[in-house]
Amino acid sequence: MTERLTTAERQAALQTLGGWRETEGREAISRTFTFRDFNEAFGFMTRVALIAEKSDHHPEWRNVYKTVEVVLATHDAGGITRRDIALAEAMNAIAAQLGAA
Ligand SMILES: C[C@H](O)[C@H](O)[C@H]1CNC2=NC(N)=NC(=O)C2=N1
Repeated sequence: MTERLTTAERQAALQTLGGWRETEGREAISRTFTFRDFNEAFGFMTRVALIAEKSDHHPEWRNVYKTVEVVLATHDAGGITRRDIALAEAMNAIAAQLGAA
């Protein structure tokens, strides 16, 4: 199992991860992505889903029209691990390709 990051490691990782913050009330990281329309938001989710399934690491997320709210944590570890940071980076890259805010 992957290890939880220390507080210092978490803070360092978040500084290089644009748009992500610590989730209130639990050890997790969050970001809300805003796309041009539903089609783009759902396209983002589809691409991310393929990566998530391949790496067996899955987001908690909620889609409303053109926004996607994401929470990442490693349930098995009870907190934030490198796997969450890696998925967050992949999400940022895909969102940037699609022109998300
Ligand atoms: C059995 C299966 O490998 C586990 O439940 C995986 C699946 N996807 C997962 N995704 C996330 N985000 N955290 C986990 O701990 C996790 N565990």
